[in-house]
Amino acid sequence: MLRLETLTKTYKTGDQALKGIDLEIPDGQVLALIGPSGAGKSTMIRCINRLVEPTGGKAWLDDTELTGLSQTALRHQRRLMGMIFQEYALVERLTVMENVLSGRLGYVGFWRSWTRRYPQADVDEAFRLLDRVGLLAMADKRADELSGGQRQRVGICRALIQNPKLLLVDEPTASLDPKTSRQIMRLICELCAERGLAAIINIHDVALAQMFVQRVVGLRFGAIEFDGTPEELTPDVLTRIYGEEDWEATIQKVEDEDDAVAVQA
Ligand SMILES: Nc1ncnc2c1ncn2[C@@H]1O[C@H](COP(=O)(O)OP(=O)(O)OP(=O)(O)O)[C@@H](O)[C@H]1O
Repeated sequence: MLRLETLTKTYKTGDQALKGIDLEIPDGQVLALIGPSGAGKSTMIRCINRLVEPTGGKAWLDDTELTGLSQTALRHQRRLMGMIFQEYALVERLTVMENVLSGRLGYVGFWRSWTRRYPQADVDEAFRLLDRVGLLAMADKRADELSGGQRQRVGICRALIQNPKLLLVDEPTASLDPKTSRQIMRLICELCAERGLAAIINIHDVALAQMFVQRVVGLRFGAIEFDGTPEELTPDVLTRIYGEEDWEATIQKVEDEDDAVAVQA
């Protein structure tokens, strides 16, 4: 169970990115975090594993208060929080297998990781994971030879080989085409269900979120504006989260495009 208690982040610039977030995510629940640009979604995800230091409030993973940990204790807890990034964050010149195994760096000793000699059990698990995501035949390819969807699958394997309790997923589909985006979202949600894993997925595409998750949280100006099921995300709720201006801006853009076509014709 992840629990956030009045989690707050004010950047040095004075930007109040999170204004006291209260949230509980039970084991096994996949939650989509939506909201307009600048609402605080990335900040919230990063405050949980303290890639960004919160300025107030608390975050708990089961009985451990993450916000109170020393750097050494935090390194241990971070093993339990797998992270998946928009830009995959792979090491391009390393193979798929080496990238997956790098998820074990928090567990193996320094020399072992430096010489990249991982225990056989880790290698076996990496093969199992690559097989599960359909990349077994790619194990020896270099990461820079892969498509975006394949890279994201490697990123997913790297997060899972940590054996986490929680996945923190930051815009996993933002660099992918619509079909690949659906495949990746389905894969993440299936894997969470198979492993009883909780996940927070920061996602811009509301329709995609609605297709796959059980719960949606909408952030606006650093506060929770909505917390409910995908079915409860009515146009009124979306307007509350995103504001009228955003919808109008979208409509305006379409009208501009129509005008452009009219001028060409
Ligand atoms: N390193 C930083 N220094 C100062 N302000 C920041 C920093 N990172 C984010 N912010 C500010 O915090 C607020 C929340 O930003 P954040 O990136 O968390 O939003 P977001 O919802 O993830 O946006 P997007 O969907 O565009 O990625 C914004 O006002 C942003 O300008």
